[in-house]
Parts: sequence; C-alpha cells; structure tokens
Amino acid sequence: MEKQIAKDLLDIQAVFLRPSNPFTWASGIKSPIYCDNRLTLSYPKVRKDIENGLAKLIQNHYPECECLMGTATAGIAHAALAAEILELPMGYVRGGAKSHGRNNRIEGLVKPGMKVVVVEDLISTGGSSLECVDALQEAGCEVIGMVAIFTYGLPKATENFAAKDCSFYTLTNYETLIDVAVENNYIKESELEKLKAWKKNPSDESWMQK
Ligand SMILES: O=P(O)(O)OC[C@H]1O[C@H](OP(=O)(O)OP(=O)(O)O)[C@H](O)[C@@H]1O
Ligand SMILES: O=C(O)c1cc(=O)[nH]c(=O)[nH]1
Repeated sequence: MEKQIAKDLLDIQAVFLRPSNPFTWASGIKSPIYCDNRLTLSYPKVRKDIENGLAKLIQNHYPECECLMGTATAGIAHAALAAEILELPMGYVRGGAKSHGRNNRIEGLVKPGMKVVVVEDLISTGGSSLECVDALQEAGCEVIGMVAIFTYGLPKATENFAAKDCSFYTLTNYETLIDVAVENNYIKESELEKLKAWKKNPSDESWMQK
C-alpha cells in the first residue's frame, strides 16, 4: 500500500522537485520538494485508492470513531470521501473563525464528548493539523487521532504530535516516496543528494549548496 500510493503520487505528477528554486512551506521551511496531494482529487482511480486506504486506517486504528473532521482546505475532500465509505458524519475545521455569519471555526455538527478523527492531506511539521485538534478539543470533542495521505517523517512532527499526545497514521511517507522515485527513474542522482541532505535537517539550508 505505501509503495503503491507513493507510485500513484509520482505517476500523476503530484510530486514537484525544485532544488534550485526551493518551495516555501506553510511552516516557513524552505524545501526542494513539494507534494501537491490536491491533484489526487482529479484522478478517480487514485482518489478511490486513497479514500479506501484512509477508511481502512480509521477502521483499523480508530474503530470507535464517531465523526471525521477535515482540515481546511486540503483535508476537507478526503474527509468527505472517507466518511461516505464509513457512513460516518463529517465536518471541517477552518484555519480561523469566520468574521461574519455564525463566526464558526468548526463547520458541521460537533457534540461534547464526540470521538473525532482528523483527516489531513499531508503532514510536514504537523502544525496545521494540531491547530485543528486544539479547536476541536476546545469545542469539547475527544480527538482520538489523525490520518493523512503523506508524511515527511520529520522529527519536528513527531515532537509536535507527542506533545499533544495525538497519534497519527499515514498511507505513505517520504522514505517510501524517494525509494519508489529512484526505482522508477523519477529522480536524478544529483537531486537525490540534495533531497537526502535536506531531510537530515530541513532547517539547515546548507543542502542548497550540495
Ligand atoms: O504539517 P504542516 O507544517 O502544518 O504543513 C502541512 C499543511 O500545509 C498544507 O496546507 P496549506 O497551508 O498549504 O493550505 P491548504 O490546505 O489550504 O492548501 C497541507 O495541506 C497541510 O495542511
Ligand atoms: O508544508 C507544506 O506547506 C506543504 C508541503 C508539501 O509538500 N505539500 C503541501 O501541500 N504543503
């Protein structure tokens, strides 16, 4: 499963390598790689495999789940599609509360004590998804964990999730993606060196000189 989803992301060209003009991530980290999982929505076969995979992760790890909550914006569609398979309620958490209407940050019905799983598309530092966890907890929900399509496996994310005592499971990850990319000639030797140097310490920008 991990390898298949990684191959799917590469095949649909959702993975962008730009070592000479690094991407800026939500966290501010400069990165030679960007994984645009939003593109998976445009490929029904890939999308179906992802939603079945996310539904399975939830069934296996969080069988007591009562509601899925997507993270705005990229997690929303996946939460909706996985909730359809699992026949569960869903909603989503905005980046911030609205300044008009009902001033909601959380959309959809939440009840105190509700057992919720957060659905995210991708975890870099985990900052965005953990902000959603905070908002749901403030609303009285019991967040039992999180699922996502992809994680970079950064120590920062491990630390952040541990600090909030929140578990998470993903369909695939950076190590698998790089292995599959090498096996299928998606990356050049020169790019591989930069990608490895960057992964050792993403905050140390000396990988750009490799
Ligand atoms: O783990 P983190 O360091 O928080 O980074 C990952 C987050 O960044 C991206 O969202 P983005 O902020 O680009 O917004 P979008 O979902 O609205 O596209 C991605 O969809 C995750 O939500
Ligand atoms: O951290 C991010 O902002 C981020 C990284 C990435 O690879 N893909 C994405 O959508 N966001």
